[in-house]
Amino acid sequence: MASQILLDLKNVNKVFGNNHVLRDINLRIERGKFITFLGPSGCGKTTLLRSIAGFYTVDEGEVWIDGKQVNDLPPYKRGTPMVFQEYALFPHMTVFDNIAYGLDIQKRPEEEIEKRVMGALAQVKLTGLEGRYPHEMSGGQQQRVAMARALVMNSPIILLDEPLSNLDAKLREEVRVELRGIQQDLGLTVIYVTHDQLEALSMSDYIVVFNKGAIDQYGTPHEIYYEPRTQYVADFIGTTNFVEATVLEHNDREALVAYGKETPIKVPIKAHLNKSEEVLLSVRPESLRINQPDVGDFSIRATVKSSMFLGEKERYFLEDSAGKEWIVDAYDIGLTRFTGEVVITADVDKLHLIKKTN
Ligand SMILES: Nc1ncnc2c1ncn2[C@@H]1O[C@H](COP(=O)(O)OP(=O)(O)OP(=O)(O)O)[C@@H](O)[C@H]1O
Repeated sequence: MASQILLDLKNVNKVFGNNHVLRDINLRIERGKFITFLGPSGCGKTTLLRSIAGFYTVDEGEVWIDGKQVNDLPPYKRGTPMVFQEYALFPHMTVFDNIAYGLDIQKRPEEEIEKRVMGALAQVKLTGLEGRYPHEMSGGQQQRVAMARALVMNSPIILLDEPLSNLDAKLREEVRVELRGIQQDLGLTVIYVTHDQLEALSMSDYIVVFNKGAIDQYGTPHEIYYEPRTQYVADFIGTTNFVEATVLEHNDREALVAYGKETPIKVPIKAHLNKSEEVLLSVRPESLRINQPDVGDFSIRATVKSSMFLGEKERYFLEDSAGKEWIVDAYDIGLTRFTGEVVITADVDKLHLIKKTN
């Protein structure tokens, strides 16, 4: 039986001149999963994607695809088609010919090409449009043609580099759902590059968060959001509040931590800690409550500075006595408004402890 691991990156390093772009990347990707490479511009996502596809050779480390080491294989022998932001469709060719291109190069028999192209068109729901030219199609449809061009090669893995960034917001959302649907229906393994956190959270089975050429965290969207391993990840994914704290004592499951002038609290822990260690408590704006002192053991006195109505929630900006800013999202509070001195509270299980050394 084929191994569940389709892509295995072992200690991959890539250097451009004196720019060390990928640092000791170790990553194992399972078959049939939607994986997103997430990180800000310039952190190395595209470079890693291109190193998997074979457009770049790595300077150190090994790239394994489907049980084969492919370091020395050119792109067309790796079975890793890439779909780009700008689609890279040939404008002078019909949709059919665009999709058939890779098979033509392989000199497949005409009948087989016809069958496979029509099959790929059906998979992306474009049957009937095979005679059109790219400029006669919408951005979303062109994106699907680009996808079909990858699908037709029957490759084990498809690489997508910011494929939706040319589309407007509404269409982007639609195509996201479609793409994820195609991936799930066909059981494809997809690696998707984006700097858009929402896109990553909403589409992926797993997210790889990049920080300056290294992987800070690999986990499910929920793990990345609720249990960020580093301050960088917590900060990059959504909005969060950080509080400096000190470990007073701990066992394997929880730590008693002191923060500000408040009564120390017990917080669940995942990482190994030391006594007296300086840590950060991270708490999401939606996990905090204003003036509900009965909720939770964590509490901070603060003053409301401003607020912003965002429809489903009101976002409050507050300041505590140490001058630290807090962000709290209040949901479903109708016409209630908070002003002046308030107490913000949270359940301890909504607090996430992050080691500072990370
Ligand atoms: N062919 C190249 N030659 C030299 N430097 C390169 C090359 N490709 C990328 N780089 C550099 O490598 C670093 C990482 O770039 P990369 O494109 O992988 O980042 P990214 O995370 O994909 O960003 P973006 O979202 O902007 O594409 C950048 O500093 C970039 O300038």
